[in-house]
Amino acid sequence: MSETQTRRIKTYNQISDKGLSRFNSTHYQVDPALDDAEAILLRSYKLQVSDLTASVRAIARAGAGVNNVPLPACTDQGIVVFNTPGANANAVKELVLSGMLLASRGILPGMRYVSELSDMTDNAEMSKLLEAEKKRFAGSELAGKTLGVIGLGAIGSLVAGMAIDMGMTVLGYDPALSVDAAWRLPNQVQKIENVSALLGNADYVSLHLPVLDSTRHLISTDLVAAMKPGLCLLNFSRDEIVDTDAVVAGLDAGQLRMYVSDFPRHELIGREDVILMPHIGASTAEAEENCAIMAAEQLKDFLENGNIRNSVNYPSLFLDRVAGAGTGTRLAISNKNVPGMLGKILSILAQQDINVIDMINKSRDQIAYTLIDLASTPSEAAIAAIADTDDVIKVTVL
Ligand SMILES: NC(=O)c1ccc[n+]([C@@H]2O[C@H](COP(=O)([O-])OP(=O)(O)OC[C@H]3O[C@@H](n4cnc5c(N)ncnc54)[C@H](O)[C@@H]3O)[C@@H](O)[C@H]2O)c1
Ligand SMILES: O=C(O)CC[C@@H](O)C(=O)O
Repeated sequence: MSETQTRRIKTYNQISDKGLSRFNSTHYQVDPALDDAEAILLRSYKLQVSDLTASVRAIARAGAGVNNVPLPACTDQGIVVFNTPGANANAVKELVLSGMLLASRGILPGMRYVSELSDMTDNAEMSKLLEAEKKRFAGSELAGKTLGVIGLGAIGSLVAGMAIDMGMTVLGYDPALSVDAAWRLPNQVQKIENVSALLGNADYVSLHLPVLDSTRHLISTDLVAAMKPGLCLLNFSRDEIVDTDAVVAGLDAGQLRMYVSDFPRHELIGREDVILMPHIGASTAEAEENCAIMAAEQLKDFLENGNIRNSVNYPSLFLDRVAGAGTGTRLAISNKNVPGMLGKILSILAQQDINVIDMINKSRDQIAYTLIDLASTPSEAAIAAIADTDDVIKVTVL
């Protein structure tokens, strides 16, 4: 980055200072009011296509789910979208445990009952009453029960491990499990190939998968009917994964004993058999810091060097800056993933007699991305010629 260049980052939502402090104020302007930002840093704000101004090159989601970012439009416009896999997984795991405990013991009704006794001044009388009444708040233990985990990624694998430590049997379902995630999974998890079989054999089921076209309303009327009667469903993933009407019908019919969700819906509020939280799965100081730091570092490395780590729409790619490469320039080029592009780009540089020092090119689905280190700085006309080449989406000089 040149000494005079200031990078502009627009923030949405409250982002932890620990992450924001990664942006040195000499080189970065970080401000929620910017309208010509190069990058966007956000949490759950629902970004619209109209927020993707021409200046935007990257979006970092300080969190896991990217369903609040219009991904197809970003990819079409050459905007690299990052998330922070695993950075808030422990926070969610701990809240899942509290959800399971709240659903298995009479904690909430018991607390409500006690809070209604504030007028009772005789403590001996109160103790006598509580001993007589506490049978109404008895529950059951988690040890010895079966937990089904749907989605065995960063959060699902931690939840599975925690349940094993609590003495539970764990069934897991994940048709898209990555090799890395499979390595992380405790070997006591019994892999189930069919989601109905998991639902039919579990006492608790926890959802830990992204919302995608293929997972929207995954928990449908048919799957509620396939559940073991009395099952407790926990949803710390996303509202859209569950068909709320099917859940309400399942609760009314007693097929479902309890629904615990981080995503309140009007139809669910006020029910004794539903426990709702205000999307606080990742709301711990530690998770907010981890996500903000990871998002900020990924964004910085992209804006300064063009490197890509943990993108959800671009390939991962890293090119070392060659020390002492003189007046060299780095080009970052996004283009459609079609044949012949590299040849066209390199021939424009060759026509200018510019030597390539180092280069890396990778593709992902319909996008290809290239970093090229050059021995000298190309003219503005050469950059414009590359940018004007058919199927080139974005060219940045770094
Ligand atoms: N409540 C919160 O505050 C909070 C916090 C973090 C994440 N989340 C949600 O949890 C989700 C999971 O987070 P993560 O960090 O574990 O993500 P992850 O990418 O590490 O894991 C997701 C897993 O889901 C699996 N999967 C995909 N499609 C599936 C399907 N049809 N059936 C079963 N599994 C499927 C993937 O293969 C992957 O292993 C996020 O996408 C986000 O929506 C919520
Ligand atoms: O930022 C948050 O508070 C929520 C994040 C969470 O939903 C995620 O997907 O990581």
